[in-house]
Amino acid sequence: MQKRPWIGTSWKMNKTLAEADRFVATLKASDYTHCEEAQLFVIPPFTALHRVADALNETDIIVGAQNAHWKDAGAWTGEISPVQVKDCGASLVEIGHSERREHFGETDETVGLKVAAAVRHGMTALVCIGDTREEYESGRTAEALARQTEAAVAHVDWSRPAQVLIAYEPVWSIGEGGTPADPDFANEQHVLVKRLLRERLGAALPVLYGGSVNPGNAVELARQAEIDGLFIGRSAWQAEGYLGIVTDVIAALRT
Ligand SMILES: O=C(CO)[C@H](O)COP(=O)(O)O
Repeated sequence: MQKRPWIGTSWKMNKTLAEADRFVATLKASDYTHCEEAQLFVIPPFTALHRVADALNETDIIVGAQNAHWKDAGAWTGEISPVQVKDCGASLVEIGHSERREHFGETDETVGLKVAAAVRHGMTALVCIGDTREEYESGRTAEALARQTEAAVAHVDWSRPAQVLIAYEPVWSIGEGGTPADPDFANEQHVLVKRLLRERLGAALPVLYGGSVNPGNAVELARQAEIDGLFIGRSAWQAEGYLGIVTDVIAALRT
């Protein structure tokens, strides 16, 4: 059976409202507002979340938040709760991106709490895990992924319906100066993560790849047996770039 990949982008700390509007307008004018061959998702910054979710409401494109706290409300100045992002129209929450782990004190424990909270509110949790360059170069990728995978699912109440996606994003592959992971290497890490999940939960979860995905490597990555989708940064920040990758991947998976 042909796979239906997740293909999405986080805008990180980019785009004014006018720029968000332009991206969404291009998306809405495309052939992909209702797409059976891929699950599209867009993760704007909080400032544009309500507006983008509203604008894409009638489409099949999922809109997510880049983070959400584990508490529903309270004295947590500067934080945004899962109740609030859901209220803005988000149905997905990205959790544990390496930039948050590195710069904002996100830990395996807070990631686990946030995943459980997002799921408790009926949203999909998209959890980023990944090895640092130091872990990669010293052969400790598997150890890092095992630790982060276990923490990501540790607090979820699995007796209830829960949608959790994992994004394998090697830290050394992300952003300017990042090296895209070799597709075979990425696939092997996805095999490992899925094995851990099967042992832990009795079933694997979808695992997406992220880190310097671009028009030149997207198809080969998406073709890997255990890569269930692509999580794209810079190459998808212009709607035309995003739609170009979506078009190429869908066409390649048909053949
Ligand atoms: O989060 C990411 C995808 O949205 C990830 O950090 C990859 O970013 P990129 O290297 O700019 O594609």
